[in-house]
Amino acid sequence: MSAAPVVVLIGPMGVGKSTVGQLLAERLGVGYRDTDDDIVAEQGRTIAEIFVDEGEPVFRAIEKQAVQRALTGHDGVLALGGGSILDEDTRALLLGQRVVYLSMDVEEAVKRTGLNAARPLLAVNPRKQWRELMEARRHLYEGVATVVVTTDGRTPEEVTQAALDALELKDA
Ligand SMILES: Nc1ncnc2c1ncn2[C@@H]1O[C@H](COP(=O)(O)OP(=O)(O)O)[C@@H](O)[C@H]1O
Ligand SMILES: O=C(O)C1=C[C@@H](OP(=O)(O)O)[C@@H](O)[C@H](O)C1
Ligand SMILES: [Mg+2]
Repeated sequence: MSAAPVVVLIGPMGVGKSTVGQLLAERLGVGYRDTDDDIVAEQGRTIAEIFVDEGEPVFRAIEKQAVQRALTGHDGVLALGGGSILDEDTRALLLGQRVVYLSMDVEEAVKRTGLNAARPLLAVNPRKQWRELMEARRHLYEGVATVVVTTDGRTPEEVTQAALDALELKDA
């Protein structure tokens, strides 16, 4: 049966999609799903291993399938991987959805992801790489977002509340 998520979270690596997604699901009394987790479960290896073993284009193809399945088969909160909006078909699917773009500035990004080897795209010189990623992606995030929620200087709980307010949604 086809279903659509109540909220989809997008934004760059480390902005808090997975953390806030779980809190948002609790507040709304719905299930939580994360496409990175789906990929790891389906592939039986980590995201970093897929990047190293097969390269980014293969990861993106796997990700595209995982995102399409989740967008049509989940009715709770859905957190996407940060790069999933690079795919044009995925962006087209997102246009009909309630999408929250979580944003942050570069210093916050380095604090949250800089030393974390689980994110292969930021493994070397995270500040420069993050800036380049955002130059390529910012307009794509903004183009599919229903609302933008800034996370700088906010706790995950505060970000969750700001997202509920921006969407005019109430707790379960
Ligand atoms: N609002 C926040 N303030 C400070 N740290 C945060 C915040 N949201 C998430 N984090 C931390 O940043 C890291 C990345 O969060 P995560 O939810 O995995 O991001 P994403 O799924 O967007 O990559 C985690 O260590 C998490 O605890
Ligand atoms: O932005 C990206 O290209 C990526 C983001 C990651 O997910 P998070 O955004 O949850 O960290 C993960 O899918 C992979 O490392 C690639
Ligand atoms: Mg995540």
